[in-house]
Amino acid sequence: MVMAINGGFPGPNITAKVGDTVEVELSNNLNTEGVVIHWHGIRQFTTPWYDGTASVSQCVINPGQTFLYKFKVDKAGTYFYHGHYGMQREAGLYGSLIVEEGDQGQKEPFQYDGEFSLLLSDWWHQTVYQQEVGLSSDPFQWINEPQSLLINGRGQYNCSLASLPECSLGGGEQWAPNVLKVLPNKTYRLRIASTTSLASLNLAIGGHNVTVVEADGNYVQPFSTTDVDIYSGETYSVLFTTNQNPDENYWISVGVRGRLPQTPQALALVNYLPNHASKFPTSPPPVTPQWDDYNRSKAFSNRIQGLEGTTPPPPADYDRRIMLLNTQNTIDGLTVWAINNVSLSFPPTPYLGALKYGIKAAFDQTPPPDTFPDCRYDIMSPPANPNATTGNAIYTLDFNSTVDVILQNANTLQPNDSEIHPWHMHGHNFWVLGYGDGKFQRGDEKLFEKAGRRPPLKNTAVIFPFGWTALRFVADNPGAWPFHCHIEPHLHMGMGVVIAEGVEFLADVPRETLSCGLTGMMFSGNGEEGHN
Ligand SMILES: O=C1O[C@H]([C@@H](O)CO)C(O)=C1O
Repeated sequence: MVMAINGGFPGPNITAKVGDTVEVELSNNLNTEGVVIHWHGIRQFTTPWYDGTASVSQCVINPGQTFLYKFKVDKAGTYFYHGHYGMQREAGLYGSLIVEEGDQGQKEPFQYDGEFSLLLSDWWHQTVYQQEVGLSSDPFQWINEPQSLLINGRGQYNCSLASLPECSLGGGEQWAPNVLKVLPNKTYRLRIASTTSLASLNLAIGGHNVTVVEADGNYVQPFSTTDVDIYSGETYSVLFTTNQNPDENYWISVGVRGRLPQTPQALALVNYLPNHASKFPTSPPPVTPQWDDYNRSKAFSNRIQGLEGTTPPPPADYDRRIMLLNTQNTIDGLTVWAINNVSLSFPPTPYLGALKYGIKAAFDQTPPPDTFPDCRYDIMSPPANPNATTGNAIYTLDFNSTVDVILQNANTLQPNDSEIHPWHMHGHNFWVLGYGDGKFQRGDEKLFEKAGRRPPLKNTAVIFPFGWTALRFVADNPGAWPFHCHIEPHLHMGMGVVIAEGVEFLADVPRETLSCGLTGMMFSGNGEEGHN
């Protein structure tokens, strides 16, 4: 089962220029469920209600209804859009969103002759409904590894290996990879975005190095590499030059890292013209690096640095430091993820409207903890007391304050096990100050304040197994914003927090985003609560 947009999958590519106002009319033609679409990486400054996150920025759009998203794109870069309700992203609700530099404004700090967009995803044969039931069951049923990886919606699967009733293919059929038609001795830009539900990926082009120039819509200090790690929620632009033997075609391969792979690589073809696209490459697809070579992954992540001359992070005045301990726990026999022992459960009234109109009953008003429940927490072992609680309280930040976040990874419920989690923040970019191993200790900030390194701006950053990642951002965007693990089943299992700042500076929230929960009652005249 796939969720399609305008009858297609993935959804249409959206291209805009800096300064444009993008308007998207979303009609919900699903028969039985609501829908929203999130514009991943777009800041939504002054329009937080169009961020497209159910329970946070708006009520879901009901079957048969139409909703108009209208927002300004203020930063050139590679982005994408996707469903942000339940696990609809995994069901296929996504597409690419590219913002080009405007005609007047800034010029890109690099040049190229042509570009291609590669939207990477992963694919399961089970529906997201079956998966959601399994995740919310006792005993817990994990979704396991994907059946295929997809590049722009296309992948490979050897049907002859499966005993699935829908598999009537013999195994020798042709499949149609994406073909990137190139001319020799030119430079091309690949815009790569990962909207995977689970998989951490690595991309390489046979015989060609690539130069990384952009990450999450921010220019980075260019560096050359044989391959690129890309975690769910991240985007990169890389340049490559077609300087290899022009009589050949070459494979692009995308494979799984960070979890024991059980999924074939996705392939695309670099077709040097005038060769025919059916000319099979003589060299095999690049081999994906060993899935658990985390030193290699860390080395790659550490190479991402801000472009020389771009804004450095403000100094550490520690207006606020929030430590977020990531743990796998149980609640009433269910397996969940918790942050500082709280597993996020979204409330029926979206936070933005609740905050704007002072509806205190909409969510728990006791702030969640700013640090671990117990500072002696042993991150190297399964939780001594695996029980967590559910909650929906939020982190309220002082407007324009500088906030440091330390994301601390830990052991899961199984001994000797800790997993990758790419954390994505809505409404902001953050500087990735650094990555460390083990438990963050007071003074470890020295590690990431060492001279010479320019922390990159990103909207998604990974935490490595048994490690920590330190981020800094300025709370300068009025609104309510999710900050969560971008692995879809993990968010479903509660792995996220909500931050809010400056809501008092916003104009009235559009009514059409408020039609559910307590705001719905308030604006239909049945509400108990008043307007503040
Ligand atoms: O959330 C998860 O659950 C499983 C495993 O930890 C328990 O089965 C897994 O691999 C996850 O990422």
